[in-house]
Amino acid sequence: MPGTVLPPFPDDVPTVPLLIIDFELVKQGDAQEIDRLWKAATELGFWYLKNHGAEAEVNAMFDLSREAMALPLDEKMKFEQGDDGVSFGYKMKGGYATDETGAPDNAEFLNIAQDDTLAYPAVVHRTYPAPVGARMDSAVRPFALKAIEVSNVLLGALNARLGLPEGTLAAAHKLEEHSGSETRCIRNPKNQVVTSDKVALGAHTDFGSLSFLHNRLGGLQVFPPGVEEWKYVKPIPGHAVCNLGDAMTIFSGGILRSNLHRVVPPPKEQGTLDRWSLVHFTRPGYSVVLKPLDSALIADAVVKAPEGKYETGSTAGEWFGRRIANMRLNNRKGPETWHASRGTEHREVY
Ligand SMILES: O=C(O)CCC(=O)C(=O)O
Ligand SMILES: [Fe+2]
Repeated sequence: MPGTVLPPFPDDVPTVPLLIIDFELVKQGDAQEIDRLWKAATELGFWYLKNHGAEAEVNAMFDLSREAMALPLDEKMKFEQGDDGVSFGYKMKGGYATDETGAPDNAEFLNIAQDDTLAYPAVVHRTYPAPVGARMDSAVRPFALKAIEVSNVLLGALNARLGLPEGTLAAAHKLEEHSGSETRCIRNPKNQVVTSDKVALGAHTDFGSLSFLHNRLGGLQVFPPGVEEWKYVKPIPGHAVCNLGDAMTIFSGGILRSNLHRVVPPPKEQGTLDRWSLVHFTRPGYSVVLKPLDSALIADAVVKAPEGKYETGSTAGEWFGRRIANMRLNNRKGPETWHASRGTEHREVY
């Protein structure tokens, strides 16, 4: 937070060395930087993004987040996301399962739909706690617009490298079509007892296309392929963390990676503070069918994969709704409910 000195991220915990991608260079079409983005997107699906130009908007969102989360729980609960597979709104901590035993999560969310943000004061999906409207012009919309720009530039670069006709990924993410795209404010409460399996947010892959994430404290961990061990992502001031979600893995026939990640209490001294986190998720339009897109490179990857692996038979709206509804502990019947919430992370065939 501005003006707050945070305890340092410890130097004796295992971290994953993400590539640092320069947003401005990608935007200018720098071929070498786009090669590095491609390497990050295909090998791990996670990278740092510098020069994204959204720092002021991110700070304004953290201020909003503090104000909104400080409301009494019963006020926040008036905006709860509900059990129908809709993400938008407030999610109390303990609302989601983190594993097949039904262990509850420890993360409080406020999810603001991109559609509601762009249409405000008109309501597309739902309404939000009062601080969201009060800070719509100063924080919520400016942050979403920056995130949309980042997403357009990065998806545009990946579109070209996948050999797709220009505008193919853009057409799957048209702002005019309603989607599950959203901004998420997160609080993980301080001083959690750290045990080997105590997670704030269970292991998952993201549902959509691109996540633009801002962390001040550690706690995010990824499970890199071939390493098979959880590693922290060390927050770097001014750098976002970007990662790809399931939709991009499916669209690319598995060329692009949507990696497993989770959130645990911040390491060491950092665990004495509440952990605030902010994400913008770009997700395909609700009607977009999740299946491989049409390019020679993708066709080649699909031929090498088990038959039908990337034919989900789902639209993005259905995929998203299924995953959210089945994370909800209110909907839990048994381990099968958690399994039904899974995406590309735990399935051979989707
Ligand atoms: O809080 C974080 O660092 C990550 C959150 C996350 O993975 C998510 O909301 O999908
Ligand atoms: Fe995530």
